[in-house]
Amino acid sequence: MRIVVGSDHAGFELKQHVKSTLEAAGHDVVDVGTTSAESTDYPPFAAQAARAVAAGDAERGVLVCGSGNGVTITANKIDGIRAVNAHDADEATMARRHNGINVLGLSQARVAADDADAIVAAFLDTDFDGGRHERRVGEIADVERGGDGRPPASA
Ligand SMILES: O=C(CO)[C@H](O)[C@H](O)[C@H](O)COP(=O)(O)O
Repeated sequence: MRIVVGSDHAGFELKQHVKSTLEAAGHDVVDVGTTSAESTDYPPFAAQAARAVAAGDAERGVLVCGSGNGVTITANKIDGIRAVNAHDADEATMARRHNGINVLGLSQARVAADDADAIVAAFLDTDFDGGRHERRVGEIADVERGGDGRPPASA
């Protein structure tokens, strides 16, 4: 799978770990940076990675910052992106099954490397349930387009 990864300084170490794990598993990894633990701002990295997913240049994205919050908030500003900051594999599994997330946020401050591997595996290996969740994801897209998120009368 083609996966884009990115982080700020506070997520750099865990991003490098995730990148190594993904490459070792044979994934095609695109790293948008940052390239060191020197202080930087997370929005440009998160936006670049999320735009790559939204454009179809990558199938999924993994973003890391200190809390996981800033990168997730930024990614969710991009049309077509559904991002969740997951702290355990169950959270990532449900976010895939019910929300069809295409970007995963991670907190370097709260998630150990081994746990991150399990979270990322759940993110990559779990399918979207579809069905009623498909309708709800469609309603999210409607909100993105300025709609009220209510299903059409025929749904
Ligand atoms: O968690 C973050 C954003 O939600 C960032 O990665 C930083 O850790 C946080 O903003 C603190 O920034 P600092 O410059 O490292 O103090």
